[in-house]
Amino acid sequence: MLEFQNITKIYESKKKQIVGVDNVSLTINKGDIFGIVGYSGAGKSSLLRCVNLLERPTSGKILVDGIDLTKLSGSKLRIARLKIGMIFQHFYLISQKTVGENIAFALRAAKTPKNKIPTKVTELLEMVGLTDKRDVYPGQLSGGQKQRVGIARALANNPSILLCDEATSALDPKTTLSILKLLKEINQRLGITIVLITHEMDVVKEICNRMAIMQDGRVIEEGEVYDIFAEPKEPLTKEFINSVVSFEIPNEILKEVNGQVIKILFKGDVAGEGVISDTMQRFDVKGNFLHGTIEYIQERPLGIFIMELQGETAAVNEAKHYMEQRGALVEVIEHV
Ligand SMILES: Nc1ncnc2c1ncn2[C@@H]1O[C@H](COP(=O)(O)OP(=O)(O)OP(=O)(O)O)[C@@H](O)[C@H]1O
Repeated sequence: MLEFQNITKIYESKKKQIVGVDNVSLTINKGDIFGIVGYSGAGKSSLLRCVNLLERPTSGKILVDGIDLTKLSGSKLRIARLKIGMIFQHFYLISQKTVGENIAFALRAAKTPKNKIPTKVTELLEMVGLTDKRDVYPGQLSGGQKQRVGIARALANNPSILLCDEATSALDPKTTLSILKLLKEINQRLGITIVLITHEMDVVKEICNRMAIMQDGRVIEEGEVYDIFAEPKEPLTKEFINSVVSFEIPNEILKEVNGQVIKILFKGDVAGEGVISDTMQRFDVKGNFLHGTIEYIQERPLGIFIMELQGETAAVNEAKHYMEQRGALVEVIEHV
């Protein structure tokens, strides 16, 4: 388990203090793939770098399995750090060394016995799907392949936590998906806890089970990814979600709409269409579908419908209430 307890990071520059992280407390469970989302400058990198003390927090504790890393020094800190792997947006491979040598370098740094290194390199290359690239130099690899080497290198010390600093931001969408798939496999096969920071909500939607949203150094919302997608509370969270699951209805269509426009969400396996048609039969209202989709988040369906409800106010309210009773989340969308 990884815990941030009241972490604050203040940068001192000429006569000025910049608050990078402002009193953040978060608990990341063993086996989580935890996403930290925010715009540039929100404090994501500063927070992530506090985990392995690449940045020392100004105050607060970083607990890994109950041990406060900020209290460790010397060899104890070195050993604790070996259990925390990290991958980066720009890979940071050694260009003069082959893929195999890059990984062997990390194994030597972790004091792996010399005679075990070649076999370990083979295993790691297999794990990331690069067996045939052992003797190739980083310059001859694609971005996705470079990140695979980065992942193999980060796994060299058998870490229990893997930190991913915008690990897919330099990659195209297809390569991003393949790297995310690999990270998920690693999480499931090796039980490694993954903490990733990103400004891309679709990365979170793809692999994370829990998430936090940061703004101005603070965590403004956190929870299960599914729940946050279904019921975001903060405006910024809604903005991020809209970037991947858009409910925008074109103005030309809204202009034609006279009734009340509502968004109806069905979590899990509730058969949304059935509930809606049942509602239309029970109450004196007419419904026009403007949008309907089922999103899969963490392999759980989330039914999203936008519709216009026409009828007397009392009937419309009753219809909405009935749908809520049947498990829907109903929200009125204001329009002119
Ligand atoms: N080494 C530093 N010295 C001074 N200020 C810093 C330093 N590193 C970060 N900051 C400041 O701390 C705040 C948070 O930056 P941080 O890089 O953690 O945000 P971020 O969310 O990771 O953004 P990005 O994705 O652009 O890196 C910003 O105001 C930034 O300017």
